[in-house]
Amino acid sequence: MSNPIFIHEDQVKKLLNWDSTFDAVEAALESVYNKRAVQSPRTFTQSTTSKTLLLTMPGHLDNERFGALGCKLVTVAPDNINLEHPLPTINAQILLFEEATGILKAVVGGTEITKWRTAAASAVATKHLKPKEFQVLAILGAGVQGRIHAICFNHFYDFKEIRIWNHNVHKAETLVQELNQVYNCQKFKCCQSNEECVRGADVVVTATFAKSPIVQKEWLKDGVHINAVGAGLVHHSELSESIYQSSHVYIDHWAGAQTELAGLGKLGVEFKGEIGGVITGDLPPPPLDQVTVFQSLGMAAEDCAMARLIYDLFIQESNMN
Ligand SMILES: NC(=O)C1=CN([C@@H]2O[C@H](COP(=O)(O)OP(=O)(O)OC[C@H]3O[C@@H](n4cnc5c(N)ncnc54)[C@H](O)[C@@H]3O)[C@@H](O)[C@H]2O)C=CC1
Ligand SMILES: O=C([O-])C1=[NH+]CCC1
Repeated sequence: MSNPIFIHEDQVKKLLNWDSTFDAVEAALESVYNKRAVQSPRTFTQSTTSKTLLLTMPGHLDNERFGALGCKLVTVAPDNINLEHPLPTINAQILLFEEATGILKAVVGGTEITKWRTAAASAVATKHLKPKEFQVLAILGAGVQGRIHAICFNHFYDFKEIRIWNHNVHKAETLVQELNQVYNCQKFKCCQSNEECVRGADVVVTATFAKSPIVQKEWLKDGVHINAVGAGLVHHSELSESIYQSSHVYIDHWAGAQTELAGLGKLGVEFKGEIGGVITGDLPPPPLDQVTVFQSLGMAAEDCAMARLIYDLFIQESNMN
């Protein structure tokens, strides 16, 4: 019996690319809708001696290119950014198993994968819910997810302006400076307020730990698309209730939404469906002038698909050397 392979974060980083990530995440969302993926409900274990939360996310995906049986272990420790030497707040590993024998075949660093697949899920949802050209992107939150969403959406779209706001403005300023330098442009702009950031934007991304709404309905342009990615145990705290009540809201998976978004159900919010249904064409895309929300929870199927992608690329590269 061979030992499992360890694919460390720095190796994962080198193997990741946007186009394959998009394909893997799109396949995962579609497979969940088509019932070609199994995702047992994720568990949440709260440490009693710290704010750290441990999630276990088991999943299986039946797909020729991205199929896998795996389990992501991911911790959320929001105070990590306040350490003298800050650490990422979200850290993960993905266990990948041989499907026939159940033997552990690899442990794949999951922190970069979580970053990339989450931004790619927003890009996939945006493409399918609003298939049109955009001018202005607003990103609320300049942390790990805010940064990777800026990079991902800059890769897939030709935004004229990408605005970034953070409740600690200095963080947004630093990120804007970095991105303008990397891409040798001036399209990344720092906003002093969340309202300034959102007004007039065509696409909005929220990626914070905000416990109360940071986006209000009256700031939204007609037809705006919102990717609501962040918040803590309550996933839907970043947008005001009236946004959810008046928009076309889509989710990544029903099973997760029924438990983790039960609070929205109590507000009378009816989900239009899973993004996978729009991808397959079973659900029509919403009218372009309506406000749409992709409420992202994150899925084990996405992590499995990504771990398989990275595993295959790693083996391919090892065989070449
Ligand atoms: N839907 C999904 O699949 C995933 C969701 N997430 C969620 O995305 C969010 C961001 O994660 P990361 O970027 O990795 O974390 P991070 O710690 O790197 O960034 C969080 C940002 O939120 C800001 N923030 C903190 N408290 C705030 C508040 N009360 N109001 C406004 N802003 C506040 C911080 O200044 C920071 O810039 C988290 O809520 C996390 O749980 C993360 C990974 C996957
Ligand atoms: O899907 C995921 O990995 C996560 N969702 C919220 C925190 C981590």
